[in-house]
Amino acid sequence: MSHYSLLQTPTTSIITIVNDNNNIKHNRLFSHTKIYYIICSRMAWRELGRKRIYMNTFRTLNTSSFRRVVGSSYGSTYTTQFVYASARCMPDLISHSSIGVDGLFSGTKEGGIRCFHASPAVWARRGDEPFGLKTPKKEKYIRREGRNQPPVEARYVPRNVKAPKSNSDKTVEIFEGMTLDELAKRTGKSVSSLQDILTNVGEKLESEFEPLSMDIVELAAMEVGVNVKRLHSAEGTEIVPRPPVVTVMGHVDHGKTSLLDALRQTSVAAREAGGITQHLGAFVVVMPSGASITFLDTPGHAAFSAMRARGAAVTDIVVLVVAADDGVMPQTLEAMSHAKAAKVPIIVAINKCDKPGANPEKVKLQLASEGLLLEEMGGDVQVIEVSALQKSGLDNLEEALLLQAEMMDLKARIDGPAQAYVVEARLDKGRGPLITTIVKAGTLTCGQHVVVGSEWGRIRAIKDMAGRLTERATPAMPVEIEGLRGLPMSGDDVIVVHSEERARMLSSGRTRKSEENRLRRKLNEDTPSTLESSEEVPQRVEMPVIVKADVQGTVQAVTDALRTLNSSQVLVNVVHVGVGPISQSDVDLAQACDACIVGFNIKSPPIALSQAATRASIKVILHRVIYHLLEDIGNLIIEKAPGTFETQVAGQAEVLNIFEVKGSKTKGPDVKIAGCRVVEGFVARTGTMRLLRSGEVVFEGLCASLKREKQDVDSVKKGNECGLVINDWYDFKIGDVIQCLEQVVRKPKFIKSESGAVRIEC
Ligand SMILES: Nc1nc2c(ncn2[C@@H]2O[C@H](COP(=O)(O)OP(=O)(O)OP(=O)(O)O)[C@@H](O)[C@H]2O)c(=O)[nH]1
Repeated sequence: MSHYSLLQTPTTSIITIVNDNNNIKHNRLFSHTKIYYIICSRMAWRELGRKRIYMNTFRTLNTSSFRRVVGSSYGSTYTTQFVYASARCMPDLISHSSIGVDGLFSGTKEGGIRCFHASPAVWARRGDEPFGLKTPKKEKYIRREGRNQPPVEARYVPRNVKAPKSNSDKTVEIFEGMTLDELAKRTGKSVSSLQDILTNVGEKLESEFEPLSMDIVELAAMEVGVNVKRLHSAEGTEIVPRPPVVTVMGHVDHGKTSLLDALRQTSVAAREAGGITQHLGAFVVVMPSGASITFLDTPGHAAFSAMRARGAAVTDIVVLVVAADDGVMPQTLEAMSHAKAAKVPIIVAINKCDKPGANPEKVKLQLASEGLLLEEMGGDVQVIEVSALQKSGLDNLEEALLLQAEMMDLKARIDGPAQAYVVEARLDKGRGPLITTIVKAGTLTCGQHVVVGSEWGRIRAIKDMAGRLTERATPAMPVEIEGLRGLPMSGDDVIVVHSEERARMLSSGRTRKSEENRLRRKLNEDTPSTLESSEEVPQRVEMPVIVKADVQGTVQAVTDALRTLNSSQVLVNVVHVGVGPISQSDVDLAQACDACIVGFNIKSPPIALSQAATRASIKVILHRVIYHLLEDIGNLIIEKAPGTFETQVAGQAEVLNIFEVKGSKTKGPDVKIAGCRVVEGFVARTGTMRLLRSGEVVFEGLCASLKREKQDVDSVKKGNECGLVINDWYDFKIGDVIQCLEQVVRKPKFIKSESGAVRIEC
């Protein structure tokens, strides 16, 4: 089948068909259109995706003018059964209402296309339609896309309300043993479409209630464009206590590295290996009792935040190092915020207690005044006095960690599929990509096929921290793994799959998904965000904020002022405050919490830091006038607020005449058309019509057809005449009034009172 451009209405739509061997290279046309559809078989679509042709196409365009792209169809090369919005390709550009809003199509064996159901714009152009229109078979194809949505063909897409979100920013939780039926419910997709996907990846199911492996579920979910969150069950046949995984944090020069070095030297492996020369990113300390502690040996917040930002909840306990002579410093507070935000318990190590100027008691008071509830003051945070230099107090610290671990009742399943995270990844010239991982549950074994982030491979060798080859890695054991094809990132998850083919598939699915998400984020920056048309009461959303200011008093004042902007729709959540300039750690924390950074009376951050913030899509707002700051934050809040949906009358028409079109077997039932004149505003094809008789509402229904001089039109303005059909209404009377209702999103407002006080009004 060759390439057809079926239909083009200026600046509205293009429908393009490509077959398996074709591509879209010619499409200069696209730059003149707002909507375009590509119809092709799944195979062809894959091919386009693989060659990234669609990407190139978009690059040459002003993407913000696109409203939707319909991706592939299911069917063989020459039989395009019907077109639907393909969340698999450019979900960000797809409004899933694409089905039926502008047309459903069916291919013919001859390579043609039949239009089953089309919008006015399509019908109006049917003279251009080369393959003729066939009898509508709507019901067969019209689906409900979500429980609260009307059938797609009747969906009300109001003005001022942007198209519904694509699936791409939807995240569903998946688990081992999930059924297709459950996945269908969570993704909002039909069982049959998911079944098609699984058949395509060679998975044959007896029924939709058959338990599936998590990687198959992830594959299917990614194919329909949703993000997944893997839920790992703690259940298993063998649950055993596991060692805690500990991260060391604290202010610069307070002795984090020295403390880790001192602890490392107490590790058995270090003694056995004559001191570990190679940095693995983690090591294990074994106590005389046999209990062990795993330390992540990259000190600082950056590693911690980077892992957390990637969803890797590896750290169980944070050791907060505070120098006894220096006391609580800005980065001490930052570290506390990081740990608090991650809900990870803290153990304080007051270091440098050997120093003459050491004053541990003062440090404790400082920490308490910063809100840390120390054990000796009736709280539950243990404080240990140590000296990394003299290696004193280390036993106490290790014991405190074990006690904390015991209280946390850290347990893991050791049998079954491994769940692990990458701590560090590096490229070795001879051995290829090497990763240090920590297993959270299950056991990693040599020879297993794994997917790590978007990379895949087969475990060729596992080495323990002393560099010895081992067959398996159990929970909390840091090991180095060899055999990956590419280099993943810290914080990536390690997943065991049963075959190389599965590993390849999952890896490519993840690569594609992350590319889609990246593109979507980029597009969201270019275009305003889309809103679901719904009547639901908006949920309150959180807006995390980090506040930095010149002095403590200002920090407090800014924080208090920001809290006055809380409203029923958006809650300003101050996740961290600090005195001084914006630091890398602030940026890391902002990334981990999806926060914006507010700076008051401070210098702009260095260019490299600003660039890092921009790259991570972190908003940095700097001001010296509090009102300007609040105004900026107020605008952000308004942007973030879901808003409330309201119905309003867009226009009104009077019925002047009534026409009856007799139905037949082929044409369908009889239809009553109201010949109207629009007397107020406008009436729109996508609107809900309210029929009033003598001032009383007698019916409300969706508009089935809107014509002007026999042409289907999207809307008709005041002063013009039109023919209007309302779904399921056959009893128009001359003099009836028809109101067109539209839904609008009402965003909160930023209000400044005469006294200068500001607030957000919903
Ligand atoms: N007297 C004394 N000095 C210490 C102790 N621990 C660390 N130091 C010294 O403090 C300085 C900083 O120690 P580091 O371990 O590099 O501190 P850090 O927190 O890792 O520093 P950054 O990596 O720069 O954040 C070094 O000169 C150490 O020798 C201690 O217990 N007592």
